[in-house]
Amino acid sequence: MSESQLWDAVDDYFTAHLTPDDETLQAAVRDSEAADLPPAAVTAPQGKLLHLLALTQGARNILEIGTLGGYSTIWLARALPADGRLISLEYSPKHAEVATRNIARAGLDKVVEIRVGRALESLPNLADENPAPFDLVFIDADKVNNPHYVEWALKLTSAGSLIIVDNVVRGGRVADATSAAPDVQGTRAAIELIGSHPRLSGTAIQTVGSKGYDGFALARVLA
Ligand SMILES: C[S@@+](CC[C@H](N)C(=O)[O-])C[C@H]1O[C@@H](n2cnc3c(N)ncnc32)[C@H](O)[C@@H]1O
Ligand SMILES: [Mg+2]
Repeated sequence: MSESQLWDAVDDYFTAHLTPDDETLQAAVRDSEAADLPPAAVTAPQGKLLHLLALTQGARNILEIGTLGGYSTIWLARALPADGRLISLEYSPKHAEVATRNIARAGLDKVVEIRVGRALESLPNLADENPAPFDLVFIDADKVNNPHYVEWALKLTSAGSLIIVDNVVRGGRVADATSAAPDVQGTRAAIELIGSHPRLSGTAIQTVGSKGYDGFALARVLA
């Protein structure tokens, strides 16, 4: 068995026992595939982790940057109370359209709002609305802008909020200080910002699974 077959088998085992069949989420995956969206959504165990983190936060307001087909959005929004709110920022109108259908099928259209456009343009507009602080921010869009997204997350949260940055390993290239790749440079800048910012306490974890070798960073906003 190859390494990746082993990771698949273990993820299948965890999924079968910890995130059992869910027709709504499976339909979201199916429809995203049928619409040719890139296979870049979190896995079921990762989605469940997002869900549990949102519950642990007692989250009432969640911000997501990078919706794709709404798979992670559904996991996160399911942790919200009926009067909670999730705003998800997505550049691609096509992705947003698929996500809108998936979110409606999940019965979450009353709590989820997708805003279409470049996140760096949507974020100042969002800040102008003076929203209640977001209890959790999930950053999962264009990796080159990760440090800007962490800065915006800091502006839009308060003490105790949780910021999650997805896909921070970049196949291991994150450790390469000489890399000129924009995704690596953006991710390194975000990690170094989290490490040096006086109002953030963070860590990053490497993972393996059915979507390969990857990882995520977690940061708590301090007072
Ligand atoms: C990795 S996918 C998101 C996956 C999703 N969070 C999930 O796990 O189900 C990244 C998404 O970010 C979007 N994106 C890329 N650049 C963006 C930008 N500048 N502003 C907003 N969204 C962007 C892409 O179109 C894509 O849908
Ligand atoms: Mg991701």
